[in-house]
Amino acid sequence: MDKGLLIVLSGPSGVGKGTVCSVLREKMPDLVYSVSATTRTPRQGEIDGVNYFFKSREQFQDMIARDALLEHAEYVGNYYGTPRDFVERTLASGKDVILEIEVQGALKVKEKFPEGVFVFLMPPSLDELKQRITGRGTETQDTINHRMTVAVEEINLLGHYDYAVVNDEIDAACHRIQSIIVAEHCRGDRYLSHLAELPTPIEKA
Ligand SMILES: Nc1ncnc2c1ncn2[C@@H]1O[C@H](COP(=O)(O)OP(=O)(O)OP(=O)(O)O)[C@@H](O)[C@H]1O
Ligand SMILES: Nc1nc2c(ncn2[C@@H]2O[C@H](COP(=O)(O)O)[C@@H](O)[C@H]2O)c(=O)[nH]1
Repeated sequence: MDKGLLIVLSGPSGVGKGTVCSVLREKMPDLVYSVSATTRTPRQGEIDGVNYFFKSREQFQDMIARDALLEHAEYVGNYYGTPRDFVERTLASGKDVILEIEVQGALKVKEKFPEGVFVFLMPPSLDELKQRITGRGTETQDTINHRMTVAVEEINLLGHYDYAVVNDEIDAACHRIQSIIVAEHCRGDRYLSHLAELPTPIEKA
């Protein structure tokens, strides 16, 4: 059985990764979402095991020590990481997995899974990004300022990604990512392992 495709969706805080991802999962129900671990405190309405696995710093450090994370990064004062086992088992079962992670972590994943598909979600402008993150109403002004500073650093690393998608309008952005996933499934080099299974060419009469 072929392995599933690993799709990594990054982009600055507030650009709309979570929003786009949840619409994408409705449109592509076979796409499996990887739930991350974090030391950040839950926001109102967030559920442990659904939005994140919420961990203490000690628990998180224990996960690192046990090599239970595919990647991890410290972002604006908290740890975030991708549980390794779930991703590896799901890919091995032939299903596609999507990670919604920040840039340092994405670059670490790229070292381990160069065959992954790396998509950077772009804001239409920095002003719009600030409005979105402020409008969400989940962060203090200090955190917003810090996340905006990191956002500029992250956008500068866009060249490491395979694709850039502007999240101007949610459905349009989802449609673009859907097209990328479909196209990646059709890449010729993903079929090389099947060549031996093909029947020998029909001889010319
Ligand atoms: N295309 C869009 N147009 C207008 N508003 C949007 C769009 N996409 C997302 N938003 C809004 O922007 C805000 C931030 O979106 P979201 O929480 O999905 O961002 P995020 O990238 O996942 O952020 P974080 O990395 O901090 O978790 C939300 O209030 C969401 O409703
Ligand atoms: N490197 C990783 N980054 C992750 C992971 N899960 C989420 N994130 C990113 O962290 C920031 C902040 O998230 P928030 O929920 O506090 O707003 C954002 O860019 C997320 O995409 C992960 O497992 N690894």
